[in-house]
Amino acid sequence: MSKVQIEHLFKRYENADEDTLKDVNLEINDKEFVSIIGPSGCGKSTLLRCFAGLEKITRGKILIDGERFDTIPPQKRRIAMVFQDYALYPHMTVYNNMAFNLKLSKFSKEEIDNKVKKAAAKLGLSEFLKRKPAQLSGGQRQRVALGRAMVRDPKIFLMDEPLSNLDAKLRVSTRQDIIEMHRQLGTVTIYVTHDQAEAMAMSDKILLMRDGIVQQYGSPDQLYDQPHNLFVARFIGSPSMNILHGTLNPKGDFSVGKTKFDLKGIIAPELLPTSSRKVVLGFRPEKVAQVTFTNQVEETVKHEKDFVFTARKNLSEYMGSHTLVYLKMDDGTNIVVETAKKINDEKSPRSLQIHVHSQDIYFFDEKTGLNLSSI
Ligand SMILES: Nc1ncnc2c1ncn2[C@@H]1O[C@H](COP(=O)(O)OP(=O)(O)OP(=O)(O)O)[C@@H](O)[C@H]1O
Repeated sequence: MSKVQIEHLFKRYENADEDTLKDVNLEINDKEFVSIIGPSGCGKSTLLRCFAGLEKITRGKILIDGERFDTIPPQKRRIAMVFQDYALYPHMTVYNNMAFNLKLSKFSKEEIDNKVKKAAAKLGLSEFLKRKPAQLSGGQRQRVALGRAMVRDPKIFLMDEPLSNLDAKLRVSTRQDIIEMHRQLGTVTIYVTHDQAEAMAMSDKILLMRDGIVQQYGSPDQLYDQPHNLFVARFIGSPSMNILHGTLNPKGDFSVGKTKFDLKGIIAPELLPTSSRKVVLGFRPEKVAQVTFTNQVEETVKHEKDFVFTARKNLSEYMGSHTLVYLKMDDGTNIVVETAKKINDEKSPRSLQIHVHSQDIYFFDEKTGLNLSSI
């Protein structure tokens, strides 16, 4: 069992003017895989390093199964870390790299042999045990680093961008190795990445941070479907959520520049303001219900609760399974939509009508960025 709790954690580096981590609270259940994501400099590695004991926390607590963890010396924390640069010993064979910490911990030769061979078999490394790291590919080296972490039978795995030195194809296959390893071992894993798609694919839960402040902590579904604020909404998903800045009045008219949209029936009545208010309307490029050329009106099936608008096409990118269409609205707002249709950039008309179902529309307060549905 390993239940992790982080309570009101603050971290300020020496000589820094402000805290790098500001009141981080987090609960990780046994066997969970949690990713920490956020823009560069938001404090992802700092949080992981605090956990490992490589950095001292300034205030707050880390508990494991209810017991203080942050006061335990780093070498006694029973954690295993995997880094981006593998950190393998270049002069040692794969076998010795994996066996090194076990030797230090005075395991018997037989036990070491058993553990190393078992981990190597799990990670498909059995045939490489006599090689040195330089004789391996990047993906294989990272698997050795995973194996070295695995044999220690840690309570918790900490991984800091372990895939970022690998090319796109290897990233996907090594990602699967990590998921498989987590499935087999069921060890709590805290995984730092700047790649939201990676976090979405791998995690039970995602912690999204910005400037040292937790923006949202929840399952990938929760962050994607019910973002707490505009930052979360735009960070999760690729391409990013489209946004329209406008003014919403109590009758449900939403004005974007000179264009007025009637949102009655689209916006939930409880979200209508008592006086005009600036809001941001958002919808995801892949959640567009219909894309039609404006001269093909017969194709258009308007659902009563659709948000419908027309925009000029700038460019389309055919991706095989779908087309990404880049558009500009009258007020200059840039929009991108995804459609299963194949759109020929040259020959198709320049004006498109876009339909989005009301359930796929989000509203955020312009000032605070908060999702109006979750306030
Ligand atoms: N030893 C240190 N002393 C002072 N400030 C530091 C130290 N290490 C990191 N910082 C600062 O703390 C902030 C968070 O850094 P951190 O490395 O945790 O961010 P990150 O989210 O992991 O970034 P990246 O995605 O670029 O790796 C940054 O502003 C960084 O400059």
